[in-house]
Amino acid sequence: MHHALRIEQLNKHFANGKHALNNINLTVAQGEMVALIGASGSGKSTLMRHMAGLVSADAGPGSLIEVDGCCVQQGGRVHRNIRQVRARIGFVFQQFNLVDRLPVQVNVLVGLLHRMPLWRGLLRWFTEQERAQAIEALQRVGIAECHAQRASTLSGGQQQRAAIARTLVQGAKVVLADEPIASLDPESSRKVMEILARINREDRCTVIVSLHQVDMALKYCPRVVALNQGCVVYDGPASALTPDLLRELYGVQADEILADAQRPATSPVLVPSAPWGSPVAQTA
Ligand SMILES: Nc1ncnc2c1ncn2[C@@H]1O[C@H](COP(=O)(O)OP(=O)(O)OP(=O)(O)O)[C@@H](O)[C@H]1O
Repeated sequence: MHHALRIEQLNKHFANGKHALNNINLTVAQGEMVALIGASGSGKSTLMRHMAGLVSADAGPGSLIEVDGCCVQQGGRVHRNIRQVRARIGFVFQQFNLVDRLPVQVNVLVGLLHRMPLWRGLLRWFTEQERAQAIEALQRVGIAECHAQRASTLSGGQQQRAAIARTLVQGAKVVLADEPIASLDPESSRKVMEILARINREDRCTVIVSLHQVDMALKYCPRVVALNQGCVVYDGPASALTPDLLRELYGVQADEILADAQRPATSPVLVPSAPWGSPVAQTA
């Protein structure tokens, strides 16, 4: 069985010389829910954008990213069939979010476009069954009553939930969510994270989510991958990632990372036992 995500020897230098990703090697099994955490500028968004094939990595013979068994990029070149690959991936990304002027239900139905002839997509000709499927997905994320509204009229949290409904309709086996709660209030953040955890649990959908808020990562994601200056400095169970270990990994930056975490200073949040064994922790 293939991995949900496989990254090998991934490096990224930007044109200004910034080494934003430093030899990333990472595999995620199907059905995992993984948080990508790190201080501002540590490389979370850059890594997520590489997984989406929005940015190409440095050229290098061993450089590879596969999602759901499909090549996203290899040797520093984004795969020529990237559109087909993306059709298999659910995105909760700023870049792939909703079309403001279209109704929410149509935005959700966009998740089906890859499975239908182009003319149907252009004419927005959807069957009753497809429309019902969209409503069901909107019900699952708790915003069915908004289905006829323009996407632009939804709150930030509702928009993220509509994007998750689109991934449900799409039947995506892997969902990539890039800072989905970055600009949301605590209650909306909680709802979005609970929905992501639910689709992971109920649909066996692999979820990889980048987060600023370490408390959210520890609460909802059994596995955490922590970046520091483009390097993976921790990959293991959330339950082992104590504030003390974060301070060891991040030094003074730990305060930024811990700023939102409202929990006792020494006890980790208990999470379900993880399938990958003992954590990998390296000092930064
Ligand atoms: N297009 C670019 N050109 C040059 N440098 C870039 C570019 N994009 C990102 N960087 C740099 O790469 C590093 C990683 O940035 P990235 O946005 O991935 O961090 P992040 O962890 O997502 O931060 P944040 O949490 O603030 O969103 C930063 O130093 C950033 O300034």
